[in-house]
Amino acid sequence: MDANTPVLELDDVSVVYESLSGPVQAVSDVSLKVYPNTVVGLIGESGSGKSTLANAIMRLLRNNARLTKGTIRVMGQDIYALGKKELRTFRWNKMSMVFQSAMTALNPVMTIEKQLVDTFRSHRKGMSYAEAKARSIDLLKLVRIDEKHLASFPHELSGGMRQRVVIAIAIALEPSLVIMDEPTTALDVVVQRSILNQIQELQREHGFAILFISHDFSLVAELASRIAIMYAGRIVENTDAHALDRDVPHHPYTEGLMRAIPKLTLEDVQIQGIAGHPPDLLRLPSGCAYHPRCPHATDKCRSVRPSLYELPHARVECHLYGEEKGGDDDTWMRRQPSSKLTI
Ligand SMILES: Nc1ncnc2c1ncn2[C@@H]1O[C@H](COP(=O)(O)OP(=O)(O)OP(=O)(O)O)[C@@H](O)[C@H]1O
Ligand code: NI
Repeated sequence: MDANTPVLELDDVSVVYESLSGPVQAVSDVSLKVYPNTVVGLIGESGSGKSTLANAIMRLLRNNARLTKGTIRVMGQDIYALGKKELRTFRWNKMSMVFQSAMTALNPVMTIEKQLVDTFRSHRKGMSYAEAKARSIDLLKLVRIDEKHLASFPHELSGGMRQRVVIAIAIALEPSLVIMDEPTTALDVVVQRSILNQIQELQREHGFAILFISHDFSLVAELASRIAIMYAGRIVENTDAHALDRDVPHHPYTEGLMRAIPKLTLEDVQIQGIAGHPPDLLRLPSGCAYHPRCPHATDKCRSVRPSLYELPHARVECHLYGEEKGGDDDTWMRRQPSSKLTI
């Protein structure tokens, strides 16, 4: 697979949940590419549709959810065109996922050995127990867990170790794409850091691509080369991660998230959140869904949904960057850097 062919290609993907109160528009018109051997971050507040999108990619949507629009390709293969049997082979071999509830992903009544061996043997027909066990030992080594823990039950391991086992299972069959949905959120900061470093090492060594989902901006910025920012089911910005350190324009929502990261200046700690709440996905606001919280909102923002505009370092869904700008707030354009940025 050459480096210019995306491992993951989302084209105009929408997902709707049927609920008693009506259709919940959880994901809207999402397009995204992830290239081999790269890490792309997906961030957004709780309820913005991140896990729904991840489940859609794995074709593991809940019964009341439906892909209503768009295509999802993994290594060029349309996931929704696969037969059931082909899908089984495709999942875990080509794409895998560390689920948001990963701490409970392990079977509590099975030893680590049994769970790892089963992973290999259920996907590699004809593999002997001895070989599967040998591979399991190698796999534990990869995530720096002593092989003596093959005999352990999940509850005998620390939270960090359990999470490393879950990550080991996700990469066991050497997939090209690993989706990680908040893989470290339940862990304390020190363990979080060590697991993140390990994920980074494994990724570099083995060259798989990661779609890394988190609501923690600073965490994602460290790991990813590109970052997609999700708001109310839409990717409102897709930016070069390095551009976040520079004084270049971003979507007002991205700017808000960045301001919410504590910055330790010489004098004091400044934290500024975003006022208001994400919208109800049953009743999305007209125009740009962010307009009720946006300090730059104009009449146009309230009535017309913005297109995607190309900036040198990012693609942004915001009228501030359109040819015909709404209103007379030109502070954003004045902030445009004079020299051309490279991605
Ligand atoms: N089974 C379901 N039925 C109806 N609506 C649902 C269902 N699951 C999720 N939703 C709705 O879909 C939206 C997106 O949820 P999702 O779990 O994808 O968000 P998220 O970005 O992963 O949030 P978090 O950061 O809390 O994990 C939410 O508004 C949620 O209420
Ligand atoms: Ni989620």
